[in-house]
Amino acid sequence: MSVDLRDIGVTLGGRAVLAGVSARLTEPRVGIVGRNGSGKTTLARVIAGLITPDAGQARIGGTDMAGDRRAALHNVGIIFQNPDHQIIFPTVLEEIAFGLAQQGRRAKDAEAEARAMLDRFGKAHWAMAATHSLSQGQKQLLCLMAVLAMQPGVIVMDEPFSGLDIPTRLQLMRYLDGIAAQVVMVTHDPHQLCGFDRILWLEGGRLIADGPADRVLPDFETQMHDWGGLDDLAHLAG
Ligand SMILES: Nc1ncnc2c1ncn2[C@@H]1O[C@H](COP(=O)(O)OP(=O)(O)OP(=O)(O)O)[C@@H](O)[C@H]1O
Repeated sequence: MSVDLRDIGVTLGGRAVLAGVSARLTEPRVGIVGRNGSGKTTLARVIAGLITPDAGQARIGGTDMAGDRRAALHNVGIIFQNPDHQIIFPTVLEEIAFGLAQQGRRAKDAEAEARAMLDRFGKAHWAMAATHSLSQGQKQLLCLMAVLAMQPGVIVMDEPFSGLDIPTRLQLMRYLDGIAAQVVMVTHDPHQLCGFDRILWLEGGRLIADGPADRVLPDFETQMHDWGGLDDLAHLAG
């Protein structure tokens, strides 16, 4: 899979939130970093086909995300920061089976595949569990399983681990390691991008760096600490 961003521009409330963002992403693990308000979530939503850019085009595997909703749903899985915004069904099994049914599986097949996914993560005993009874970390794992079951080529994650304790975050990151799909992850925490192949750094809606993690992340961290040391709040994003 590849994500092809061509001169993306997004204007919200009369303000350019993204401008001139171009990148062709073919690497398995891509991180998007930047300060609060730099446009990371907006870019993630453009990649996922949830926002149609005012300028330019986002293509995944050659498909225009804004133009072909069905293909978009098939190609991209999305994981947000708050799993409560994502989970809609009362039981774990229903939650995972839903996406499969949406993709056209018969109910019985969708359920069998959902059970197979639970098995793969050693969570067969969760099938009938009430989704509202799961912890935040368990809910995030459920979202991950539901997305993986649909076998998307690309998974877009927007701050998927914030709010989780360190062991839960490390466990979920390990689950990610074994995933074949391309992962595009938004975070302001460079430590969550350990082992990533490529980093896009957004500042004020523009790409100010784009390259290998071992080059971009140290610069990003240094700059964040420099800005953090300033007392002049005029330097705050937004
Ligand atoms: N619907 C909207 N109308 C007007 N402005 C918006 C809207 N949504 C986002 N913005 C603005 O766009 C800018 C980028 O927002 P975005 O959420 O993409 O940033 P972010 O880098 O993900 O920030 P954070 O790290 O704080 O989540 C911000 O200044 C935000 O206030």
